[in-house]
Amino acid sequence: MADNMHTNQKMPALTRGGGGGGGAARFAPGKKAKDAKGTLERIVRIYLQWGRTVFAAMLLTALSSLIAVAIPYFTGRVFNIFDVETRSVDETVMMKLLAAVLLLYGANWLVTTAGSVIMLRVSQKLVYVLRTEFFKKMQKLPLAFYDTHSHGDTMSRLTNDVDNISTTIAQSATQLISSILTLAGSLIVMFALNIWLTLVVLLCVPLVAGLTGVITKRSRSYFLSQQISLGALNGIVEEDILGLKMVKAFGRQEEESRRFAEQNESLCENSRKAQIWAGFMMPVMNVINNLIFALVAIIGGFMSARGVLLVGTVVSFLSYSKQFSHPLNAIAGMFNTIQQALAGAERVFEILDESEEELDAENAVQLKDPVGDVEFANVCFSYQPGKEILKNINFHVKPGEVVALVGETGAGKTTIVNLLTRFYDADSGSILLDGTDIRNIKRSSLNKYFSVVLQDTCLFTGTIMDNIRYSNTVATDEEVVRAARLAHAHEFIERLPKGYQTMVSGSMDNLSQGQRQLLAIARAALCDTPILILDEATSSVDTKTEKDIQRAMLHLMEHHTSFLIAHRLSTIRDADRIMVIGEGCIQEMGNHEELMEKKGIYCQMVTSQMGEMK
Ligand SMILES: Nc1ncnc2c1ncn2[C@@H]1O[C@H](COP(=O)(O)OP(=O)(O)OP(=O)(O)O)[C@@H](O)[C@H]1O
Repeated sequence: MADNMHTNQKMPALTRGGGGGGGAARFAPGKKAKDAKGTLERIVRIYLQWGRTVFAAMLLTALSSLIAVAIPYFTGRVFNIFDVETRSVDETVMMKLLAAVLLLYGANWLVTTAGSVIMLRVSQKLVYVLRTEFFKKMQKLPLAFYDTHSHGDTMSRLTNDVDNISTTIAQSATQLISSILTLAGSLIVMFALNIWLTLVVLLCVPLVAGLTGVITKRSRSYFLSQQISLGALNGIVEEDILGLKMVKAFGRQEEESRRFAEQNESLCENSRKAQIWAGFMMPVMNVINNLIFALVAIIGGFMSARGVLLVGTVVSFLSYSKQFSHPLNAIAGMFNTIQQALAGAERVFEILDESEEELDAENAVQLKDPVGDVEFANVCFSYQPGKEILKNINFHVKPGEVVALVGETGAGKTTIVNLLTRFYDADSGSILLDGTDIRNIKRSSLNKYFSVVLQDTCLFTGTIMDNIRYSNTVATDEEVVRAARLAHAHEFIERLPKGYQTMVSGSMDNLSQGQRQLLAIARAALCDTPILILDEATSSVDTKTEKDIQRAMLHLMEHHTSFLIAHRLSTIRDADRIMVIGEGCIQEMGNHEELMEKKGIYCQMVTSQMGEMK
């Protein structure tokens, strides 16, 4: 639904399409953008989607700055209507002026609030759009992208960096406009009122610039160290939660606590220093403010006593001197913040510009009633250039055939399946499905041909019922239960307090590995596809259940092609064909009897496993 909300939105500046890029640099505050100008332009172009709203917000910000500049002028005028000689005051004029000042204060509050609210809404929209685009992009990126980018880094870009763009840049933009206008407006009015007092107020410029520079330089380096310490601390926590069983099993609690305490100490130390330096800013600015205030008061008072200047003008100057250093201070601090946000924005754009999965070929088709005829013709593949994993693989599997892939760890069995399901594309050669090259089959329809149960069972947050239904969202409850029975999952599900309504998730540990595998098999059993792939799908369940499941699945898939990858050779001996994969090639091929007779690699593997069983 959230998606629909924005599908019609134009996003001219979001994606450049194609493009390379995509470094895996960790998020580092204080890190500068490589192309700050280009990144800024791109952000501005995104904001321009809401051009009128942004313009309104900027206009309101400008208006509030002008009002802020006008207030001291009118306050001064209130004092100037006092007639020193007659010691009288025109009350009507005074009341009008006071009313004007009050009105200006009210208007300023209203305009500033309205401007901020509008800008906030726009920046939230920007976050929404960027996050949605980012997430959509994540679904379209090839798996090879995730092989080279850490998950934590990608997540950090989606959360921290996107947030940074909206909050920092939106806030900084309004602050910059308001600061520049306040400075310029105040200067113009002050010069018009009196040049000498203006020069006194301007004394604060080098003081503010110099001190802000020193303080921000120091605090920035400590903030950077603080972020690095925080990242390291998070890393320790993450590792400890994931590896808690290992920590307990090897009794490493104390060492882990010490490791955490050291990092925690370093974090505290850096945070303390960062806060102390940042905390200097306000008092220092106050001192400068008060100094200038006192100078203006003394010199202005002196000039007024001499009759060179009206008292009201001195009062105006006192107010201007008070509000002059704040924008200066804000502008000085802003460049640093903007640099950081731009670095974050660049990291977000890097992902948005990553090359997506190859699009469907123009003549891509959708197979009608596929039967599951699979052919690998001269297929070569490498995950990384120069490191060939599969070398010239050739085989032809007829519909309904049960093929087992065996071989030592890392031989390339899963890789064959990865190519068949088009998780990756072959470097050369072709993979044919019912005689059609899979590169000429529409991607959106390809997943309808396979039921896949992978080595790692992935569950999503939801009920067991929802998790099984993941593969076929229109399946009825009865169909889900039937699939669960077939996968031998029904019995254990029924024993759970809430049965099929029990909540599970990817990270919760409330199910055993074997039970998770049974749910994954039930999920695969629920969708009727011509090809079934079980990649070590039953490695964590006991041998008897494994055999029962395979029998049930094979019965279900009777007329469908099946690929089984299993290390326990006893479970695949009934396969129509066994392929021994090794050194990137098919080393042996045949059924169990043929391969045993051949007394080759397969025979050795079986014999050694039988030996282990004895
Ligand atoms: N995403 C990847 N990026 C780079 N190399 C990979 C990737 N996945 C697998 N490999 C490498 O490819 C080779 C074959 O891996 P594959 O997973 O196909 O082996 P396998 O025969 O299925 O092993 P196992 O029995 O342990 O599951 C291994 O050397 C592995 O290190």
